[in-house]
Amino acid sequence: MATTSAGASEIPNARKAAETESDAREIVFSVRNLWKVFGPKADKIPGDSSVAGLNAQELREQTGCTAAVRDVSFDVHKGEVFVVMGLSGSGKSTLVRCLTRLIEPTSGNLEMDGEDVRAMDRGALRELRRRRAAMVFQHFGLLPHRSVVDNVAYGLEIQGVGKAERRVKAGEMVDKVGLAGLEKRRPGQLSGGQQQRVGLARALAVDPEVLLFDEPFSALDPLIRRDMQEEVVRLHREEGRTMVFITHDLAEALRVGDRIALMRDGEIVQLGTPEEIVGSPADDYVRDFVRDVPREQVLTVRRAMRPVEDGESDQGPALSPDTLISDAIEAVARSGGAARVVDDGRCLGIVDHACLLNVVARIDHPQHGEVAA
Ligand SMILES: Nc1ncnc2c1ncn2[C@@H]1O[C@H](COP(=O)(O)OP(=O)(O)OP(=O)(O)O)[C@@H](O)[C@H]1O
Repeated sequence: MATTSAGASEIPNARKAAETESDAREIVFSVRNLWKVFGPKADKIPGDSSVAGLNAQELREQTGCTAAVRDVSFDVHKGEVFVVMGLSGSGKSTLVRCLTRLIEPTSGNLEMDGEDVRAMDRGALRELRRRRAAMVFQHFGLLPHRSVVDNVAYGLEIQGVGKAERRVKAGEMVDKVGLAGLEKRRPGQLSGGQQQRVGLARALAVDPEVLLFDEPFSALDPLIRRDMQEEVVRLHREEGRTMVFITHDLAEALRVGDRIALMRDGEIVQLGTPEEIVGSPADDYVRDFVRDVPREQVLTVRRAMRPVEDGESDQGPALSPDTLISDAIEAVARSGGAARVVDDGRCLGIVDHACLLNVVARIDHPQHGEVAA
């Protein structure tokens, strides 16, 4: 059974990125039918219909191979936080490492900004990893004998940026991640969270188009972890930088993700916004995964509202369609009556005590929720 670490009351205001909105955005990474197979004659597996459909265990028994990534297709849109989530061994790290060919894909198409990543030569790949899609690892990879500011400047040094310029830039990044005053310390004199901030500042200093995070905060204690998640969300809001973020922690995925790809045995079992994953799980596996999530903190009134009846469209408090159920509960409780869901001056639906309770109690009435907007 899937276990998750989504704790009650752990999830603050959910993201409001609507799928339709992100679909219209520019595509940074485009991944189609990507496979990564480990084992003997790995390249034969994707095209062999007699084995490609086997489950993980059968494939291992019959061929000695592991399909860490199995026929995966998705786009990462410019400016989104794209989370890759799944239990240990589901293929998250392999998938994200394939994006910059730190692991060579076995087959499939892979483009960044329309460029074929699989066709890139060594020089282009180096450029890709250094400047275009920088990775922030769980183990920060800091240089122990260098100061904080010199660690942050390191990526710029590799790029051949002059000393004066890199000091200025590194200083700015140290401030940005909240480490001002600690510039001269060495990594050993910092807490785990502070070290992770140095790693983050180092990745930001090279100003990459995309930041790739591989379980960056899993070694941190919960409070510092929470701080770092907020830091990522803040940086993202301020800069709109595209981020791909691996985690096995559902609460973390819901907190930082605009969209989440949920992986199982190398496949993406569902790709959607936090609200879609929690509100419309694709199968029993996903349903089980999200079972303990406090729905009122992720779902919005879009899902709870019912059609407007005569005389209701101009009464009661007005809520935007992105209002979280938890906030709507407060509004309805305070007003004592139903609230209107209003977008652009138009009343889309009504939320009353009954529809809000239905969401919390996981009762799906077809007449409630998903009123055509
Ligand atoms: N070099 C390798 N050789 C053989 N099998 C591998 C190799 N690397 C990964 N695997 C297998 O591929 C599958 C996916 O591994 P991967 O590390 O991508 O999962 P993950 O979801 O990132 O796991 P975790 O959360 O534990 O890091 C696992 O079954 C793993 O054992």
